[in-house]
Amino acid sequence: MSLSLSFAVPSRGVEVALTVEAGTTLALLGPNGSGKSTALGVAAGLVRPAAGTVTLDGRVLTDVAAGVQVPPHARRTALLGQEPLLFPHLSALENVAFGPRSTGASRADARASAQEWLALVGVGDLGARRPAQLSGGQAQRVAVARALAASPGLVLLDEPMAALDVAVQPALRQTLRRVLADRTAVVVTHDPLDALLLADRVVVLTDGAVVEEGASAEVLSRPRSAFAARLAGLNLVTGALREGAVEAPDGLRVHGVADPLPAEGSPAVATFRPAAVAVYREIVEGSPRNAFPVTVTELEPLADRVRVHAGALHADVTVQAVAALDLEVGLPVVFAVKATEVAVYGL
Ligand SMILES: Nc1ncnc2c1ncn2[C@@H]1O[C@H](COP(=O)(O)OP(=O)(O)OP(=O)(O)O)[C@@H](O)[C@H]1O
Repeated sequence: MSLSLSFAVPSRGVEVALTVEAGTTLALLGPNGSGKSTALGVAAGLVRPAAGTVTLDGRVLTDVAAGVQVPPHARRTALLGQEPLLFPHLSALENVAFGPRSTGASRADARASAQEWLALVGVGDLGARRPAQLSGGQAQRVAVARALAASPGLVLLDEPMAALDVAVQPALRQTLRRVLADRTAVVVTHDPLDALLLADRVVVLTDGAVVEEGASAEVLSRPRSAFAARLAGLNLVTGALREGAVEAPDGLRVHGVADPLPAEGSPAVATFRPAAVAVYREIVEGSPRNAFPVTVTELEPLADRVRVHAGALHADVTVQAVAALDLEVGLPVVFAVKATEVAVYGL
């Protein structure tokens, strides 16, 4: 179902218009207080705008001028927050069966579908547990299953991984990627990887307004707004997987670590931190690293280091290194990064 959202909440200084095509995921990025949660709240019917409309697949959910405000439970939207809000006195299975039950499914059908959803998000064996007996990551998976079991037309996720250990985030991200495919969804996130891996498009909010929007890989690799640029501090090479490396259209090849390895020829992205990049004046022979001959395009002073830009790639080095290498704009150098420092994902 396609979403169209256009609203103003002047008391919060937020005025936003955005659309999400049916079956696609939009990532909503922006600094704290920029209006991301407000936008989700308006879509979910939890925040009443002073002006505007919300339509889902042509169905009017909010139309301030016409006095329409469909209540949250009747919108066919599912909102998933940072904390999994499960009923503490129900088992995981009963939590998930709650949605189908309340829309008229028989007890047996609701339980069967709940069990399928639990299995789909990777906790099929935990149905009998109460929320207090689940880890944070497990509980969030149950919450995802519960949200989807209600067959929502729109899934809204407010930083779904923010409250989880960094160690369990990749697995949940993969699960979300799987279950969100072909669904209409909006995900609020601070993590560029979420934007890249979960979302087709990105909208960047700043001070309550849209400042940038576009295809995820596009916005993150060529950010125009200051926020997107800061977010995209990560090096990002998009292309296709060829012979074990991500090959960009310009021929650049990046080896990295992938789990799972994307299929040969399929779209893929390699990401690595600027701090993982070493800068040399020439190629170091016999080193097992990725080595990219590049030209310095900008030297950007950061708090305690210098960010060396070379087109779309950047390396963070010490001030001493800049001096020792005699770095300056226009100088040809080599960026080197170990394959173990590079994460490769299918797109
Ligand atoms: N319940 C509320 N009542 C009044 N003002 C609010 C309320 N919630 C948020 N605001 C204000 O609305 C503006 C937008 O906040 P919002 O929570 O939508 O931003 P956000 O982008 O989601 O931020 P964060 O990343 O910190 O969650 C901020 O100025 C905030 O102070």
